[in-house]
Amino acid sequence: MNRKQLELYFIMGTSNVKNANPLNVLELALQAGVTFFQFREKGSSALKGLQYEEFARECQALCRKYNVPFIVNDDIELALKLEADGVHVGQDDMAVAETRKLVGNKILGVSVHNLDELEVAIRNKADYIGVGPIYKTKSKADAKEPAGTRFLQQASKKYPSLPIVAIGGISSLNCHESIEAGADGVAVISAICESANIHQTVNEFKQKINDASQVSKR
Ligand SMILES: Cc1ncc(COP(=O)(O)OP(=O)(O)O)c(N)n1
Ligand SMILES: Cc1ncsc1CCOP(=O)(O)O
Ligand SMILES: [Mg+2]
Repeated sequence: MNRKQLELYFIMGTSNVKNANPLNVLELALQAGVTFFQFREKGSSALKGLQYEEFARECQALCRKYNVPFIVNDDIELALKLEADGVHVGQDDMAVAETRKLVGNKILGVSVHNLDELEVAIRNKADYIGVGPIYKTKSKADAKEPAGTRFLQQASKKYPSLPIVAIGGISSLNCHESIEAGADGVAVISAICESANIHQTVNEFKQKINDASQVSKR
């Protein structure tokens, strides 16, 4: 994995897509140029059992077609079964050390909110960290309070070569703030899932991220 691949990290599950087929949404996003994908099927209406697994396999096949890494959120067992490219765990999920042992050299992403969590992630060889929510989000019911870009800036200053992605309430209008604060990329759900024109939205993100990376604090 390289840092440039984190540029526009798309996250999706069926509950994030209102009036369209989630697989069509994913394919449009991949065609338009998202650079990383996380399968995040959770919440009260989430698919279960065989339907869950089948949907994950379909998302994975699309990611393969566009040569974009397929990351599984939370579910290490599914990631191993499908031979996913990686997993993403947060502070309420399987511990980072145990996850690293189970997934070997797959990509391991870890959500962190402070320096203590960050150092545990680094010790256990996280490949990238997710920092957020930067702004208010409607896509995660149990999200912490929005933290802005302060910790993001601190983390990127302290660990200049650590790949970092910012998440939470990020749109093409505010993404430059995270990049300027030192993130390599932004992770988004609603800005893409709810876009009326996914191609245009992805292009706007990529243009803004590219411009902002010229003035990044890194
Ligand atoms: C890239 C990225 N960053 C952060 C998260 C949040 O993970 P977590 O805190 O475990 O919350 P859930 O997504 O599992 O609800 C993420 N998924 N991806
Ligand atoms: C999974 C997650 N973790 C922190 S905020 C968030 C949700 C991001 O969704 P959106 O881009 O719609 O704010
Ligand atoms: Mg989690």
